[in-house]
Amino acid sequence: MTKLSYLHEPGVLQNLAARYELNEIYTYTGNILIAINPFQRLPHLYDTHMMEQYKGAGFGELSPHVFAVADVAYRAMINEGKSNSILVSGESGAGKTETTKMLMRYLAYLGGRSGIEGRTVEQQVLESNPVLEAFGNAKTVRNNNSSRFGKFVEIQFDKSGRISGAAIRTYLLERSRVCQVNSPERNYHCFYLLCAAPPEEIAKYKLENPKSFHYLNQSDCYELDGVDDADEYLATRRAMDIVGITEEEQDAIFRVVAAILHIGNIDFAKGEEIDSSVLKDEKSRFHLKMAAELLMCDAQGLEDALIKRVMVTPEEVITRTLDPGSAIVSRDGLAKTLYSRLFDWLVDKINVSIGQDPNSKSLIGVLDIYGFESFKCNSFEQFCINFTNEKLQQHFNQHVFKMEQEEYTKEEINWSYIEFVDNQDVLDLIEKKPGGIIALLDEACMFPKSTHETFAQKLYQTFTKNKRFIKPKLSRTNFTISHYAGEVTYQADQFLDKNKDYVVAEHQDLMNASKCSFVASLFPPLAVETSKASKFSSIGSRFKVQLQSLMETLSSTEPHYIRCVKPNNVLKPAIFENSNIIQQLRCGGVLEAIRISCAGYPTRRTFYEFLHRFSVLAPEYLEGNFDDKIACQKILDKMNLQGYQIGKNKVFLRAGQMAQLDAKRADVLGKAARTIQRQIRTHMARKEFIMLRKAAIILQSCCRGKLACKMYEKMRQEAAAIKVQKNLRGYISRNSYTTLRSSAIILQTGFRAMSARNEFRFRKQTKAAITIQAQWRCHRDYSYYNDLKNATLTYQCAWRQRIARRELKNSKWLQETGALKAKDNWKNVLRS
Ligand SMILES: Nc1ncnc2c1ncn2[C@@H]1O[C@H](COP(=O)(O)OP(=O)(O)OP(=O)(O)O)[C@@H](O)[C@H]1O
Repeated sequence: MTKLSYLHEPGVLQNLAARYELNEIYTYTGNILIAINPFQRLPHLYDTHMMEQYKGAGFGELSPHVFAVADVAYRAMINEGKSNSILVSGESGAGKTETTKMLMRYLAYLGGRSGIEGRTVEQQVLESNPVLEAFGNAKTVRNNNSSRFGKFVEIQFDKSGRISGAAIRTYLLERSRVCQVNSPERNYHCFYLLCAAPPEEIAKYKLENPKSFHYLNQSDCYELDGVDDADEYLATRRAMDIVGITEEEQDAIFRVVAAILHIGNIDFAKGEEIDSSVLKDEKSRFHLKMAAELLMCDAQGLEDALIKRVMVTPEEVITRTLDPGSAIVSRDGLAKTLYSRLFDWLVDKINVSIGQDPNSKSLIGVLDIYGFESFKCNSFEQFCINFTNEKLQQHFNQHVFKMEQEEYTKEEINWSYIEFVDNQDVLDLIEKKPGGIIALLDEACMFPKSTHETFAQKLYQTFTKNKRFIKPKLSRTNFTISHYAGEVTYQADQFLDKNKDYVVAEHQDLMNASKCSFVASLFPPLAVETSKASKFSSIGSRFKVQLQSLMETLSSTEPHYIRCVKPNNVLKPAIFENSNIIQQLRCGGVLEAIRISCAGYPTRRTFYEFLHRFSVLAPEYLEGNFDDKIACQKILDKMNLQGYQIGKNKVFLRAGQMAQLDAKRADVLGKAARTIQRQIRTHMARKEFIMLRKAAIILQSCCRGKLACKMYEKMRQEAAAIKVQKNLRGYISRNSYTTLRSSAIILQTGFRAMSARNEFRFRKQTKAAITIQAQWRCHRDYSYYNDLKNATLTYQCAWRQRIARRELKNSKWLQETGALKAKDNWKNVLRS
């Protein structure tokens, strides 16, 4: 918000609306966190990953978040050793309780102990929520799970920042709700949870449908959307286990709750005597019996305690009867006292179980207190609630405005005054002693003849001129107070009754005599002096004292503010009602806070603190014997910061300048740390290196001796093996050569023999063939010759025959001359 260029209501509203549309429900205005109720689960915003992100992150580094506020508070506590508080405020249904739960979850995450057996403090603190909600929350018009009590949870831390204890302080439980509830609201959740318990429990407590109980059926709302009372009952039981409430105690607690429901169903009729009453019918008798049984007290005693009063005067003991109307008041009184004592017991028990750390020096307190209320009918509860809110508003004012500006004036820095609405006058009107409304109310309560009318008249007379007090024109008992958040008209009718807190002696005695030790312990015997003294004790005054003590606690802490805003009255997501929201921002002083954050100096440090923290940025100015103020100025100038102011004792920084300085400081320290780390690491590494080297050398020499032996042996063996191999190979090759050669020779011989044989055979065959051929040829030639011869012979014969014939023929002719010649011719023929 402080970065907006145009800082006016529409701009602020527009910014919030735009962010809300994107489900960015958190926005910073300076150091104040505005949280707009999303009315829908946004689990990604709260998971462990988110917590890891915010752990140790600078404020403003990440998106605005409730975890960031818790982280700042935690870091401030650790670094400065100072207690911190986170004040969560806003109207009913704005999301205070949810925000508180997230804060506690985150603080448990930061300061929780892991790996511890049993229930840890943080677990018990977290689990106390469902128990307190079951007994202290109810559905109202404005919120389905409205806290009907205020709560301040103090988480204690040890020196190392671990959670070491916790305490829960509660404020002003709305007692009247136990007996009176209007549509569409509900009574406290626990009544409905018990009616939805498993059947055996219902039977044990003789319960029925919630519609049958007077304390529940005055409203026609019995169920909550999206809530299963049966499941919630079991969850509450489990949570009770975790916070250390034993099984027997749980049984007694639910017996008391059931008894209250039965008490509510006891009705009265007029008795025979004047101003007396009797139980109305059998049904009433049954419920009376049941209530007595559950509370383990005498049924007749209970009846008497409801309809009779014993007055002890110096002369005698007088028993007085009550008319039916008074009997009902008496009955409701008992129910309310039982319930509020039960609630207080639960808170005490949770505190005892969680345990406190008396040695704790620092704590973080988280305040979740009912928001400002303004209904059609506003009674004493709204008066107290709005008184609380006025107180908180003043604390806020004091912190953000008053102290701021007073400080500027005191420190004499240049500063133009910012106007703000101071509500001290409203507080004076309510709590001033004497003369404030509470004081007048107490007076009226102690004066027996007072009525609400006389009380109202007294108010009108006393405050005629008070501009914060208005008398409505047409009313005789109403009065209006102009609160910081608007005008609220209160009905004075029940102020007197509601302010009186005393337990009727008969009720006290009866309960104290209960056979159930739990019930008896809720009504411890009164000290003699107290019982003799005035029975009246003012709830208003007691509450005022409680608030005073709360304010003192808060004043001793560094406050952080979370303003919860309810975006619409229909309790639905994504609806942003401008006028509704701007009203809440105005009432919460958010707009003025923005102005002051921008215009003012939100961070300031004494010179000593400043130098202590930032002298690392310019150590030369510390050594140079400068005055502290000048040294601060020189450091700031060196860092090029502008707009800051130096007062008489303090340095005043503009928004964001502290972060700049811190970032630079972190840088310098980081560098220094890195140098130190480097040196140390070098030193350590060197040391280790030398040691290792020595050891390595020793090892190496040992190893090498052994290794050399081994290697020599190995080499020897290898050489021998090679030799053997060589020999073997020689032998093998020689062998194989011989074998091969002999087999080759054999083969060759064989082959040659075979060849020779073959050749021989061939030759023989050839020879035979030739012989055959020759023979055949001879034969052929012979036969041919024969043939030829034969032919020749034949021819010769023929020839000779012819010749012979011829010769014969010629013989005669040749006989003498040619015989010899023919013979020669013949020889020639033969030769050819
Ligand atoms: N951060 C959130 N995320 C989701 N839902 C939320 C958140 N804050 C509030 N709500 C819703 O709004 C409802 C009302 O919130 P819550 O009970 O915290 O209001 P309250 O300010 O404590 O009211 P009262 O003063 O009446 O006790 C819750 O029941 C829940 O449904």
